[in-house]
Amino acid sequence: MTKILSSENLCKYFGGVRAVDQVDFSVDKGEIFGIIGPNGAGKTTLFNLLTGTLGVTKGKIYFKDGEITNLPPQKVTRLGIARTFQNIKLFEEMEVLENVKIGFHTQTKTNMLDAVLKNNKLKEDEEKVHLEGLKLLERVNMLDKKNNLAKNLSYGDKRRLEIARALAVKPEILLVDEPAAGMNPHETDEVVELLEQLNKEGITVVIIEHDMKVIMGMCDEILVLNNGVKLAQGTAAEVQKNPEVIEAYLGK
Ligand SMILES: Nc1ncnc2c1ncn2[C@@H]1O[C@H](COP(=O)(O)OP(=O)(O)OP(=O)(O)O)[C@@H](O)[C@H]1O
Repeated sequence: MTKILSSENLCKYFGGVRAVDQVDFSVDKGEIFGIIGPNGAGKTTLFNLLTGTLGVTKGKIYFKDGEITNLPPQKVTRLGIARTFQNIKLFEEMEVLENVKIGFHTQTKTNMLDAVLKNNKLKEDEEKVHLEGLKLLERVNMLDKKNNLAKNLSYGDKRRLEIARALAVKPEILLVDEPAAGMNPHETDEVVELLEQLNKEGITVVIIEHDMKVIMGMCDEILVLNNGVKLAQGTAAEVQKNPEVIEAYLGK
């Protein structure tokens, strides 16, 4: 198996809070990799470190053969790492297709805004971006909603639109932060199906999720965090029988 994303002794401290503490993990190319842990375990902080949204306190991050520690988010994205956020970040007053098109420019919040403001740049490759945008909507099964305003979409559709936008940069690896949060079972099934389909198409998926059914059902490997510390990394069966993991979830 080829390693695609990994960390060594990764730490992020906020004053006295050790949000991520000496974490070593590694994701193999082509797998669906889950990150779980109780509230405040450090999962989102870990995503923020991996994507350059937060600087590391200590430690290293590697993507394929190179080190990416502390690279700015746009560079990380350009290398092939895309993400979605725990709180959906869409332009609510814009149409679905426009929201996807913005993804071709970049994914960070400021740069997305830039893309909206400097619309001239967007127009340069308008035709190409338009066609690519339609293709992405087709991929997430939302072509029929291309002209809807984002704010009128169902929760499940908003999540899938976010994923479509993240795909615009043709990522090798997609990080999704709680994609099933707040979804009904039907919407959850749809997003799981989409992530599995993208994985089959060759994208490595890293998913933070509280829904254990989702995690245990779809992940090849799972990293368990608790209070910033890694408790375990292994298959669903392995982590489920790990005594430290059981204790963290159920208490003594
Ligand atoms: N910007 C920040 N400043 C100070 N403390 C922070 C900051 N971001 C996160 N923390 C703290 O770091 C710890 C880990 O938080 P994080 O959001 O990464 O956990 P999580 O596992 O994603 O939690 P949840 O499942 O609730 O989303 C928490 O104690 C949190 O309060």
